[in-house]
Amino acid sequence: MSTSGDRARTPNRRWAGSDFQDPPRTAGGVALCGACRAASACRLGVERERLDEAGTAWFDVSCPHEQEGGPNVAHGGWTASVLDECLGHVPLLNSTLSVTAELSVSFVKPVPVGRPLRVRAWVEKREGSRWYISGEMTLLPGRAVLARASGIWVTRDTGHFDRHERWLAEQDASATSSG
Ligand SMILES: CCCCCCCC(=O)SCCNC(=O)CCNC(=O)[C@H](O)C(C)(C)COP(=O)(O)OP(=O)(O)OC[C@H]1O[C@@H](n2cnc3c(N)ncnc32)[C@H](O)[C@@H]1OP(=O)(O)O
Repeated sequence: MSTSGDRARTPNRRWAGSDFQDPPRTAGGVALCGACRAASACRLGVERERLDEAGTAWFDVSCPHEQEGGPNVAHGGWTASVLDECLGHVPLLNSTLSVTAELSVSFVKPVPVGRPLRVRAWVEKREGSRWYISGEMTLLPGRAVLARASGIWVTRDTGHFDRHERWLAEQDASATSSG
């Protein structure tokens, strides 16, 4: 039986530095996170992404049917997740690794599953290592706003996840020693 500590040390969990700043992408240009690399597709349903000349990021998205909450509409957790993903890709599209520190989501209208949607995301301001990013999800065709989000992303160096693994091992060790 594996433990959480075993999983953290599994060699295929190790990423090279370039995996963070220049991650594998789909044909639609979508940067792939950990578990989506094996599937070669974004499991949240982000199908295409691009950064325009003005610095706005555009995403073609569709809510997968398995993310249905109410009848024919997305679970709110999907809406929050995909906005976290899209807004968090703005630093990545600028070759910068960051993690979400804060995220606020307004659920304006129910989000239909299996329909083409668009997410637009932009930088409001940058202060120190903090990127303040906003975005919105709209229905296609047309431009009805379904959800809005804003948050703070904090830039990290590529040692972030290794430091986390060491911290986790310390937590496990102290929990074991204290019984
Ligand atoms: C290709 C795919 C690549 C993979 C991308 C993966 C993206 C993710 O995993 S996102 C996952 C969800 N988010 C997380 O797991 C983050 C968990 N939280 C953390 O790791 C930490 O709390 C972290 C990094 C945000 C801040 O760590 P901390 O030790 O407080 O850092 P610290 O050095 O004190 O602060 C760094 C900066 O963050 C700011 N900050 C910290 N927490 C917050 C917060 N909650 N809100 C706003 N700002 C904050 C500080 O003010 C500081 O700003 P500055 O450098 O401008 O003075």
